[in-house]
Amino acid sequence: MERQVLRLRQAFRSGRSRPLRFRLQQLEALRRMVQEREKEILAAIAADLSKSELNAYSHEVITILGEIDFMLGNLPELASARPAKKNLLTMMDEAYVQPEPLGVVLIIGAWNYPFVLTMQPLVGAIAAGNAAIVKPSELSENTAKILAELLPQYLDQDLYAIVNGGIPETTELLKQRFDHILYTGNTAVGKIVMEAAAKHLTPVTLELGGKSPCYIDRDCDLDVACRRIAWGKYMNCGQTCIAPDYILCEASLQNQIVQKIKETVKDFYGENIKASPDYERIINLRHFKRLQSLLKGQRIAFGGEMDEATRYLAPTILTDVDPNSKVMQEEIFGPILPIVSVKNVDEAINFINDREKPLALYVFSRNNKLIKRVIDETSSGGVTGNDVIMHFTVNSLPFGGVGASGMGAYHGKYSFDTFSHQRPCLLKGLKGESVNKLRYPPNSESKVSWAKFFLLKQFNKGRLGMLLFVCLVAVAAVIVKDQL
Ligand SMILES: NC(=O)c1ccc[n+]([C@@H]2O[C@H](COP(=O)([O-])OP(=O)(O)OC[C@H]3O[C@@H](n4cnc5c(N)ncnc54)[C@H](O)[C@@H]3O)[C@@H](O)[C@H]2O)c1
Ligand SMILES: CC(C)=CCC/C(C)=C/CC/C(C)=C/C=O
Repeated sequence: MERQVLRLRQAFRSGRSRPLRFRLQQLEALRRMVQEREKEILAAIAADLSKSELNAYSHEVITILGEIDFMLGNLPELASARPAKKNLLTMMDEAYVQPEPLGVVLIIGAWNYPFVLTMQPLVGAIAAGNAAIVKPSELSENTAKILAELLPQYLDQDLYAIVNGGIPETTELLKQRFDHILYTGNTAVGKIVMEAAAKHLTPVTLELGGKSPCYIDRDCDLDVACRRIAWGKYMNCGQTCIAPDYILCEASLQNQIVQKIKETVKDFYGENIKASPDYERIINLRHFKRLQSLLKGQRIAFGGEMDEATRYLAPTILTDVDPNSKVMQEEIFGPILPIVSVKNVDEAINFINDREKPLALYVFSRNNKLIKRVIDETSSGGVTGNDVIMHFTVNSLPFGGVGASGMGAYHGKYSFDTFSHQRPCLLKGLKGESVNKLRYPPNSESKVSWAKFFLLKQFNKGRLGMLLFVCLVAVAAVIVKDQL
């Protein structure tokens, strides 16, 4: 492991990953990999998640192709230096912010969207000019294997590597020094990652989980709300980090919601859900049993059927759920949708604020003011009003958590920024010592008052203001020169 990281560091130190042309060429190669080897990639994702290849394409491949296209189109602008505003003392100088790569970064992915959660950060790492090690989840072993086979065929092998394995391998990897770690997965392991990173003062982006609430207002189109919620909740068999975890609504809405989601499930998956190519399975027996245990003592208003042999768990709705019950204590990460009743929006807001900050928050209402109020009075990684999941698809929005749901963000420009250092650069000439004297010792009352003038004065940015400003600076420079 140590030698592998060293090899990447040496390649990074050679400067090969920095030129814009190289980054664009690697991103194009990655796009070629996705296009030319699409069948193998889809088969691997499908095998890992009991998913149809069509769904594997729309859930995962589209996102990566979109992200690569965004970077190819925007990289020249993202990577270029941005001029910075100057103060009076530096107005004759050059000030700019130059994004620079961080070095060797580590990307640790989770199993539930195994292609997106490794390749989307990698696109950002390459775009920003870094070397990168990708560690896919061992639970999605087919995707991990195909990535290890394909990436070296398309990308520069000295700069980008895949490490496969489980906890021992990841633990060993985390002992190495990286310049950034982006980890996706559960909160407990997030703490392990952060602790290991702290030993090297390595900054981290933690993409964690949590219970994402979904408030349905009385003034709402319930048909539309229930269809959208059912889509986001049961997609990938509920194993989506930003799936609506539970519904909050007034008690009087509960039965209608159950009825409408039931009808939607029939429309989506047919009478025999088990036979639908669009309904996935639980990843492993441990998670299956965990989900089974969450149903104990609950009122199952819909679904609840399960088959341990195939890890099938039907789309399920629980009603009149006690907020203190187990299903409301942990992220569900499965196709179980509890409904908790609240008296009104105030109670819903308090309910959300009494708990850890979620990764996503959803509000359904015809009343935009109510939606804005919920946004203003709560906190979450991201929000979608009148839909679920969709904020993930907008690559001009940062994607990430807050508080217990994570730190930092990525996607599009935010990925580039996450894997870059924004380096402030000030280039001065060697002239102008007469004005510079005011900052050199010995200090005096007069120097302090000139420093105040140069550094604290605010000027109108209009043309006239600018002209006056330039004259003032010239006069000031002459006076200072005479007085010092
Ligand atoms: N915020 C997001 O974008 C996002 C996306 C997907 C999943 N998630 C969250 O991830 C969770 C599900 O993922 P998971 O944690 O089951 O995935 P997982 O089991 O695949 O683990 C994630 C990664 O952590 C590594 N890992 C596991 N145990 C480790 C240990 N002890 N030390 C070091 N590394 C270790 C694994 O090898 C894997 O690569 C859910 O909470 C979900 O909400 C978040
Ligand atoms: C709009 C369509 C067709 C797909 C959305 C893709 C999707 C479900 C992405 C979720 C990825 C993600 C961050 C999952 C977290 O677990």
